[in-house]
Amino acid sequence: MLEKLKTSLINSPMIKRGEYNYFIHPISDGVPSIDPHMVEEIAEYILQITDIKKVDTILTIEAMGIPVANALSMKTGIPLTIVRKRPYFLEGEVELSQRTGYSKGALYINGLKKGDRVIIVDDVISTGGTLMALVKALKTMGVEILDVISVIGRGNGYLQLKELGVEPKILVTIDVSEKGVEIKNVFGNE
Ligand SMILES: O=P(O)(O)OC[C@H]1O[C@H](OP(=O)(O)OP(=O)(O)O)[C@H](O)[C@@H]1O
Ligand SMILES: Nc1nc2[nH]cnc2c(=O)[nH]1
Repeated sequence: MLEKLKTSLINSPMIKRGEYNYFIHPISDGVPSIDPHMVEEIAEYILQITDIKKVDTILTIEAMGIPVANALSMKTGIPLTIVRKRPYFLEGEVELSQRTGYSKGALYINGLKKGDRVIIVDDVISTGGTLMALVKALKTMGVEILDVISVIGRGNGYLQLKELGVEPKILVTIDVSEKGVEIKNVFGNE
């Protein structure tokens, strides 16, 4: 299960971003290059663990949620909506603040309205800062979140989402240290 993803994670190079141990991986960085077979493996797995029939749009966050979310959209014919890091100043645009372990900035939601049913798909959840801000904003907008799926999870940040009534599905949970990446869990194997 998810063999390509697990093997490549174990081989991830590490860098420091300030104090933060940052792993570099094709799915979360596009570096060195994304194996389409790995994306296919991930998309197939996600389709087994979510009820895609009820979904109006697949929602992801610029930039590195896009490859997997786009694969899901292509496989299902369900539209893709991208939360962007730049404003468009369209009517109804919603701005939120994103903070990760190594960066902060603004995100902008366009193209969603009250009652829309979405799944959120992102590449990594770490501190949970990004998904917390997004889920709060969507709830305020009246958007229905059917599932929150992250390909990779590290740390305990995901626990905060439970306070918002969201139980994220994390495909592969890892531990990250200066030495590298260790696989802790695969979704469905708990
Ligand atoms: O749980 P958190 O600590 O919030 O970290 C997770 C976020 O970090 C990455 O985004 P980043 O802002 O680095 O952008 P990128 O996708 O453009 O690399 C990733 O795509 C998540 O959205
Ligand atoms: N590639 C990558 N993306 C992240 N997003 C949040 N943490 C990380 C990380 O350590 N590596």
